[in-house]
Amino acid sequence: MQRGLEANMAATTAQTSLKNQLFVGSFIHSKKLNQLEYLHGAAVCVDKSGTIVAVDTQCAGDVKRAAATLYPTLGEGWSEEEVVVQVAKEGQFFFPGFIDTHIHASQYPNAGIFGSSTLLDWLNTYTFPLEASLADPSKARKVYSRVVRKTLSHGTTCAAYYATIDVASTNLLADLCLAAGQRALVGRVCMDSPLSPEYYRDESPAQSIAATRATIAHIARIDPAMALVRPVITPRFAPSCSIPLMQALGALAAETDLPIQTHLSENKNEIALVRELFPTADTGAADDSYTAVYDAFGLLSRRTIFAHAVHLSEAEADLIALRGAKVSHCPCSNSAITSGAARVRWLLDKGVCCGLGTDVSGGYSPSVLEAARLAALVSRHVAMGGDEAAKLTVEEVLYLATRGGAEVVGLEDKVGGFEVGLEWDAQLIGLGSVGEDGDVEDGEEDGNVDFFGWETWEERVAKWVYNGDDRNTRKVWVRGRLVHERK
Ligand SMILES: O=c1[nH]c(=O)c2nc[nH]c2[nH]1
Repeated sequence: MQRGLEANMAATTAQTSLKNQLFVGSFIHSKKLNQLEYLHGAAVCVDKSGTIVAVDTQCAGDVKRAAATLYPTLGEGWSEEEVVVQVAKEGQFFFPGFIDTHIHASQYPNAGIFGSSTLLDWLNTYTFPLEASLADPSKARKVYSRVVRKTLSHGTTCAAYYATIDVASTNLLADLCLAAGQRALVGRVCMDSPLSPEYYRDESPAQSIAATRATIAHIARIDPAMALVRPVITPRFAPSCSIPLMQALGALAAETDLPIQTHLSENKNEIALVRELFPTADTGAADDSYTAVYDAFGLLSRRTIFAHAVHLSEAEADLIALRGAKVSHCPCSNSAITSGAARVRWLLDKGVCCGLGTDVSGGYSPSVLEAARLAALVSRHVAMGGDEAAKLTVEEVLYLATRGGAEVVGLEDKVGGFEVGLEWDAQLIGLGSVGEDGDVEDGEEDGNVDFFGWETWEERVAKWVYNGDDRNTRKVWVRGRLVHERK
């Protein structure tokens, strides 16, 4: 509780002490699924609350001109002396912050450790022991501090986190996100099934619900307006939950209107297990599909984030579209633990909203840029299977990483682009910069992207997607607050 208050005070102080800000240079963001908008020589004004209040595309990158045009329209607090100015150098650009729609913060120490396992043996061998060990508060603090810092350094301004079943350390994760200034959905994991190990499971449905309520109450205390951190109801996945727990979680979702996150149709053995554990005679589901099980318990709604969704039937995808539920595509994890290749184009064509998830540590990388790159590659494997239209473009994977992700986590009215009214969740990307003499000043020695200076903007963005990493993420802001700077 005390630490929660400390986190709250730290974040609040940082937010209220912000100054008005002017950002000038090149801005790139998604307009729609297959279209990036390039605004060069533009200016964006961000007020003290972190909200974009003006966008000017006529200033030709001239700070004085932007100030002369914009400040008089914005009133008090907007003068040369009062405003903090950030200019992107030639070759750099502002891009919306990434949204990781599925990441297990508690599994971060295992990133890269998965051997040749597949989902069900991976959970028992690698995952449950690590998650259980985070009931140790000092270990939890170390792991959660590290994962928040690391994801911010990769430009992740918002993450939908799974923690563990332990309430104290789950609450600590929420505190740490708030203190670091990262937007987050934080889920206390629910799992009471006897299939889960005895050392790591909820005692009963009632205890699972009480523990979930404790985390919801904690987050309501530390961030009452849910300006940065919000709780998310988190049934681990159907096989981890008893029927009474699934019913109780559906009732909790209806009562609170909170978002829900869980796993769906990741692995073929998992799907067979669901069929065995949840016969329609017991659930009253419309059919024996995995998706229908969640639907039967009120866990399939507009506020549901399904991770994976690899092996869906036509009818399941149609039901997801009908209910308006969202999909977190996790190409790194789906490849690493050999779950399968999700058909993202097929989902998009059905009107299912999709974003990207790193799914650490089924996925080995905490980088959403890596997830975007792998989404492009996995889509090519789907194409090689016969569906040429499946290929995702650079524009499309960047849409999934930003606007799509924002919709998946229910924040499309707050983040994802650079329109007036949205909040300034952004990254400054540098592939290298061009000096006044036209020479590249950095680039070769500062990251993996070899920048020559003559690339078109479309080529620069493609080089970033396919070769970039956190070395290109020079600065990161959330709600206008600088939360990461690469030294
Ligand atoms: O990729 C995954 N990671 C997990 O932790 C998990 N739990 C259930 N199903 C899961 N899938």
